[in-house]
Amino acid sequence: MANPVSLPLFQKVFIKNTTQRAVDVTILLLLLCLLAYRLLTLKDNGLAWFLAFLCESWFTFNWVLVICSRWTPMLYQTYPERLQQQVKELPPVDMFVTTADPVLEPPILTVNTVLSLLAVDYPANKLACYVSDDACSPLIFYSLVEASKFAKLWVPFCKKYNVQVRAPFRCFLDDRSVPSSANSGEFQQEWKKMKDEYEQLCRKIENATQQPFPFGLTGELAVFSNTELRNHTAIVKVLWENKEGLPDAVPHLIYISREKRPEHQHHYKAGAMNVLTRVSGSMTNAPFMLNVDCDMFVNNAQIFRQAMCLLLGAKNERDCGFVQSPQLFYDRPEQLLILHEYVGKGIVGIQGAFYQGTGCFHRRKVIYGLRPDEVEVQGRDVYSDENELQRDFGISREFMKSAAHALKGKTDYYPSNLSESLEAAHQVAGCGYEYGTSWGIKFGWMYGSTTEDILTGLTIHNRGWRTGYCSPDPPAFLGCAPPGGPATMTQQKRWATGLLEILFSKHNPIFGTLKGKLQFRQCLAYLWIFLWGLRSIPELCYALLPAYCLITNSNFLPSIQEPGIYIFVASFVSYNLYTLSEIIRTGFSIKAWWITQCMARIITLSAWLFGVINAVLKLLGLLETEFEVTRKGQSTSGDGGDDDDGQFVFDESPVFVPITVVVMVHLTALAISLFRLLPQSSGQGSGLGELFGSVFVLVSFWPFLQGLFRKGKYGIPLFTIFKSAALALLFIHLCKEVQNICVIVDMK
Ligand SMILES: O=c1ccn([C@@H]2O[C@H](COP(=O)(O)OP(=O)(O)O[C@H]3O[C@H](CO)[C@@H](O)[C@H](O)[C@H]3O)[C@@H](O)[C@H]2O)c(=O)[nH]1
Ligand SMILES: [Mn+2]
Repeated sequence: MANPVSLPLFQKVFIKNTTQRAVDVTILLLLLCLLAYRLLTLKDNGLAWFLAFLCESWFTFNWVLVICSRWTPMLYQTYPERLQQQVKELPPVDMFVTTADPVLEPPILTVNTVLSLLAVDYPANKLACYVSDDACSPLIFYSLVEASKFAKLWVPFCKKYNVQVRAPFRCFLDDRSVPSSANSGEFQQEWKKMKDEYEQLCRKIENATQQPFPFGLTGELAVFSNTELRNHTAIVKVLWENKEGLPDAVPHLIYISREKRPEHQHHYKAGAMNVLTRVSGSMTNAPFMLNVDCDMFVNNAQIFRQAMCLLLGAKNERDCGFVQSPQLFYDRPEQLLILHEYVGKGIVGIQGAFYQGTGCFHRRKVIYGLRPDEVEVQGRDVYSDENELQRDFGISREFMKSAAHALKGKTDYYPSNLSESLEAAHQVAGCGYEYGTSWGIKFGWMYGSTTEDILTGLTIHNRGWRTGYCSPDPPAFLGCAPPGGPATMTQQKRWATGLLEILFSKHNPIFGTLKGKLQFRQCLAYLWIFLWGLRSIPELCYALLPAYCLITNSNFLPSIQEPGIYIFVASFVSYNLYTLSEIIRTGFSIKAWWITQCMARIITLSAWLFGVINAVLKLLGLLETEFEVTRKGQSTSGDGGDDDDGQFVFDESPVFVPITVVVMVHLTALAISLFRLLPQSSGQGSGLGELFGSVFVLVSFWPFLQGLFRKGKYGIPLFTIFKSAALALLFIHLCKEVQNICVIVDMK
């Protein structure tokens, strides 16, 4: 007979990966053999051989980190249908959206994100949506006001017909999201009506997008008169309040533009998140907070219930400090999916998913710096001393009261109506509020890195929290990949810089393992991601080696007659076959594999290289790193707004110089060796291996090779070509110099 024991809300699923482990270890053994072979033959070979040894050592070390990270992959299976029986009342969730630039981030994207949040399958009286606008833009405000009007039609419509994707731009894209059960005439009619309404909303926003802003700054918009981008008071406006607290209404919607002054650091997104946390703390103070970037919409309306399975179902809260959903793109699905499939799930099996900055459900008290061992004292004050509380959290009485409640794990504290707390909200959104407090230093979203997400997650893991991962099908959230070349470069450069900033700081995960509660393998996984940028140096060196050898008629690979060549070929082939199999198993084509491989190499040798330079300059105190916002796709047609039909786009940025140099050097090197422009030297000359290497590099950087001969956005700008040509000539000259020195050393 059925037993009324309550069934678990989730289950851990350990993924069997014996084959993967075997392949991983085989590749590692091959790499170790290669290193050993190089060491044994070091004295019979030249400089190139030694450099290759150093580079390969780095690649091997990186491979060790990868293997450790993905040795024990795991997933969570959730059972949201059991929630209803087991949880009397679903807990409140505050939802945060950040936006920072109405040009780079078209307001219609933000509007879609907000609408998808307002319409999730969760009681509306438990939700509040806070939008932080770092641009202090009347256009965003206006768009949100219009969106809140549309939401009154949209939310009931989605709930009535159980629409799957609740971001209108995706929903109206095709008829896939039309629930088949609802094909009645009535539904068809309402669907059409809704589509018309949405198109009207788009038109209104488009009309308002003109420069200058077409409406007078009067009425509601009056708060925007006398504001400058970096110099204005705090604006907090309740755009819509669910006054009756009805579960089927539209959730609260609040607009925030935090105070900014030129003399105050605002800490970019991390600063915005801390303001969101405090403002929501003074208004609704939900125990859980979901944060999404403006370019990420809710793709699975059930996600809140799914996440609650993990957050409420964990026997011990320590096992679930936050719940992250994978960050995925709808327009270039292969870009991040592979990372999640193979390394992401591995990390879930160690101490838990990294925080990825978006699509994450946080516990408010964890963000407030609570340690897992303090949870047991639930109900008691974590801070016995009010002065201490004030020193950490700031001087707002209301906020201190709400924070004390949140820290105690209570869920029931918030004022009865929102306008009551507006004064406190303005206070905590002020730019001087954090002065002297612990925000961004001890807790909250952490300052000091442009990848504030990873740093914040690391701090949470350091305190001993484990974290959850929720990857339902269909995916919980989807975002748009940065379009073309330059936007990707901005983003990747920022990531590489930010990650290195953490590595070179007191937050280095090695300290976390030694002094904190970071697990050893979690530390290795963090190191793997922090070392991304530095990989650019050995990769650049390795990419130049074949050219160097062809120019100087030397070798860095064993010749065909030597046994060593088999080890090299075997590791090269097995690694590539393995990455290919990964992508095919995930459901993508060989072409997608080739493109991701090329993109990975391009990003490493351009964006990451510059990321390293930025990080070093910051370390030397010569540069303040800056969070440059990624340009989002302009159209919302659903193809990601690609205006570049999948081709690589260039601009004047110096980031494209290194690869252009590499390509030019290789073209020259191939010419030199093919036409035998060089007198044959006596020693071991370059052979097939180096020729193949050179061709392989050129093929990998195909968009650049094409770019040399094209005009317009697909062509490399002339100025970049000139700069690169000069550097390429310098390199070739240096090769010759080095060769001469080597000859002299040899003769001695
Ligand atoms: O001063 C700023 C700068 C940015 N943002 C917001 O931050 C989010 C992310 O910015 P975006 O330009 O889209 O950066 P991405 O590189 O795409 O973001 C990834 O990388 C960031 C840094 O690691 C994480 O914070 C993000 O969650 C993650 O999606 C967006 O909503 C922005 O509006 C602000 O609110 N204020
Ligand atoms: Mn983004």
